Amino acid sequence: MIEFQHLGKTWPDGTRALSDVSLQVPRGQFCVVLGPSGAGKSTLLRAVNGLMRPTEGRLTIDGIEFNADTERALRQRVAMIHQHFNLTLRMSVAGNVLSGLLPVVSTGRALLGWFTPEHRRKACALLERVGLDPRHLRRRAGELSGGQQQRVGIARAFMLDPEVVLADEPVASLDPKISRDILALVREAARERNTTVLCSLHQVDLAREFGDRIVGMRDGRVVFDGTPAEFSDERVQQLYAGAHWDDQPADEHGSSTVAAPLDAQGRQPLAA
Ligand SMILES: Nc1ncnc2c1ncn2[C@@H]1O[C@H](COP(=O)(O)OP(=O)(O)OP(=O)(O)O)[C@@H](O)[C@H]1O
Repeated sequence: MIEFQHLGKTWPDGTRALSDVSLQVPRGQFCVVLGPSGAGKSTLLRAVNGLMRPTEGRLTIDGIEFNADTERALRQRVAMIHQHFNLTLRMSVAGNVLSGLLPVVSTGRALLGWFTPEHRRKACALLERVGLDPRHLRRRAGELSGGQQQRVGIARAFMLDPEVVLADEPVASLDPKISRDILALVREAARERNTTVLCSLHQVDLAREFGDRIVGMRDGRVVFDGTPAEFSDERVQQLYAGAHWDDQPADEHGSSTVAAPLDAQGRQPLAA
């Protein structure tokens, strides 16, 4: 269980990114965090692996508070999947997957490629699990397509069988078909291990399809917390109302995936 208790964050320049965020995310839940640009989604996710230090409140994982003493041990239980994949493009696909062991294997050992046969077998099995043919193993990661790179990113994230996976807009740079495949892979890999997933997204349809739970954020606060069924078009509109056009998610045709604003009588207008 991840517990955010009255979490707040004010960046050194005075930007208030999180205000009084309290959430309990049970083990195994696929929790999607949605909200306009700047709502605080990434800041919230990064509290869970210590990349962001909150200025107020507490964060616990299974009752253990994240602090300087516990950080190292807790980090080993949390993996991350990034929007821009964050692979080492000159390194082989296999090397990138094996780098998921860095929290427990020394950097020197990793640089020298000293991985156990068991580690190598696991990397191969994970690559196969995410649908990458073994012939890609020795290719440089930079030669792969975006979708293939994110598959490598998923395999890397699951190398240590993490209890928590943070997926920060993992499909933002992928087309809709690949996005679904990628989220399905994350969901399946997480279910197989009872891994908790905190996933920030911009696409309402994907949030509804893949989330067990949707947390809507705005201006650093949680303004919606419920199931996809409860996340009605009206709720969507409330979450994004007033957001600038540039802040709103767009589908593959560039049109907004957010419900159009209601008219004065509260009716959905016809086509925009
Ligand atoms: N290092 C930083 N220093 C100062 N302000 C920051 C820093 N990182 C983020 N912020 C600010 O904190 C607020 C929340 O940012 P955050 O990246 O968490 O939002 P987000 O919801 O993930 O946005 P997006 O969907 O665009 O990624 C924003 O106002 C952002 O400009």
